[in-house]
Amino acid sequence: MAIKIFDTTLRDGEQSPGVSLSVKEKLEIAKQLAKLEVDVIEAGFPIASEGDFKGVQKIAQEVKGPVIAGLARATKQDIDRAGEALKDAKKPRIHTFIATSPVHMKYKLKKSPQEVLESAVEAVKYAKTYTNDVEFSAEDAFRSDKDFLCEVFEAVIAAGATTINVPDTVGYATPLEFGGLIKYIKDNVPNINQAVISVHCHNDLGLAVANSLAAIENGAKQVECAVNGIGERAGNTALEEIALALNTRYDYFAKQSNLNLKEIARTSRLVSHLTGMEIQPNKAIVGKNAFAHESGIHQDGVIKERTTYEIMDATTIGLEENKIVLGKHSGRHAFRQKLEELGYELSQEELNSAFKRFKNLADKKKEITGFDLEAIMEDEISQVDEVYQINLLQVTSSPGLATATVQMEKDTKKINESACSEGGPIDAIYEAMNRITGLKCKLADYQIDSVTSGKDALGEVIVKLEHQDKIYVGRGISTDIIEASARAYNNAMNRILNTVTSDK
Ligand SMILES: CC(=O)SCCNC(=O)CCNC(=O)[C@H](O)C(C)(C)COP(=O)(O)OP(=O)(O)OC[C@H]1O[C@@H](n2cnc3c(N)ncnc32)[C@H](O)[C@@H]1OP(=O)(O)O
Ligand SMILES: CC(C)C(=O)C(=O)O
Repeated sequence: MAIKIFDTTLRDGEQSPGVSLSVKEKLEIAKQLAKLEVDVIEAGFPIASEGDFKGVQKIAQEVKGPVIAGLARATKQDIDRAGEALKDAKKPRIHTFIATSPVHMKYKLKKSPQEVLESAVEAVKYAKTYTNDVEFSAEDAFRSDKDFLCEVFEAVIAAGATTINVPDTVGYATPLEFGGLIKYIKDNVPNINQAVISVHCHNDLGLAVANSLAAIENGAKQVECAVNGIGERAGNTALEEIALALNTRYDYFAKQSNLNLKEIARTSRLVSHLTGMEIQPNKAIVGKNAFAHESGIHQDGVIKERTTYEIMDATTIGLEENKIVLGKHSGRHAFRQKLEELGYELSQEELNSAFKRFKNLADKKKEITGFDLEAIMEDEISQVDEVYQINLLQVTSSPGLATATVQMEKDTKKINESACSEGGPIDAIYEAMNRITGLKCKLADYQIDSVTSGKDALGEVIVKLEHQDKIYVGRGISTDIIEASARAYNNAMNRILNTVTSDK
């Protein structure tokens, strides 16, 4: 039997501090959850507000497929409100709850265990007057006395509860203990076979998914979860993590969910956009890095055989493909592959030269995009035999006066020159370079443009130098515009030197 996915994004998920969804937004998410084919949508807590009531009502009216649930405390008013909101649902469920742990009963509810037990039974019986599908949750079940918990579950099942839910409300459990509790309930609630065992875990210790999986291993048949793991405090069990754990490790769990996994990525994006809760990049399954590889050894492995470093296929959750991200940790295999995708066929020597440029750039820039690569390649292609190479650039500049010191190398000989200019730092650099090369050339044109976007964008400088009545074009790129300017000037000078000999 499949594990039922009870989605509480619209109820517990919306309890995340700072999140408040409009009726329209809730409906949009609910429709997407239906496409994802969750078994149950907990659409809200109808007594909480007029907006919550309307949200549940609208979803009950318009969303077909999943069971639509509404939450209610163990009181008649709450249950009436939930019953009313769910009136038009094809498959309505009332989810009623009351806390069973000593601390909740004593301080919050101010009720004895006997009173709690009676309230639970009454609530279930009353909910049954609205629908046959009634879920009962023993809030803070994990911190409850086990035998009292079993007594309550036995009583509510006898009263008609069709699902009994075991919440770890404060995220206190560890997997072995939580799995053990589920087994204990199975072994000690005589009528347990008349109800589905459900779990609802919170992530305060980062164990919500692990605890839910342990519960599945011990007989839980429904998992309550939220998209992207959102929810009260540290959130709920992440829906996508449960679904992909079951799918990927079917060999171990031998159980699946009914979800249409291809809708996972889209659902995650929608929930993130509408709730305003960003997804951390390294979040399992739906984080932007979950299917991305930046390091050379991993990229090489994945290019040769995807499963060397991927246990899941990005397409399973509806992404187009995995991502090879070029950065400072990347190697030649990935670099070559990206260049080939862009249409560049390179010899090993050309690859090595471009790779050196790429690594230098990657030291300065976080991610290298296709545009960066194109810029590097165009720059490589426009390189000429370098008579002079730039070793060092130093510039000081104040309004009205700039000084540049340049070191260039020719045939392993290093030559230093400094120059001052009132025309700014680039002018001073060009003057120093003129002195080193001895070329008498004039800057006829200078253009600067940004090739890529962002703070660490590549700047491209194109210069035109006039020398003996001829124009020579030079091009330079760098994240530093001073360096790009010097590279462009040197490129043009080397072109001149490849054509004529020095003017000295
Ligand atoms: C673990 C969970 O996630 S449970 C769901 C939590 N979600 C929410 O609370 C969101 C929506 N909540 C709300 O909008 C409001 O809290 C309301 C409308 C439900 C109630 O508001 P108020 O009537 O002002 O009460 P308030 O929230 O301050 O206190 C809760 C009351 O409910 C009681 N209560 C709490 N849980 C239950 C329960 N399961 N069954 C019966 N009574 C309960 C408390 O003991 C307290 O009663 P008291 O007023 O007699 O002391
Ligand atoms: C209402 C219940 C299921 C709950 O949200 C919790 O205990 O965390």
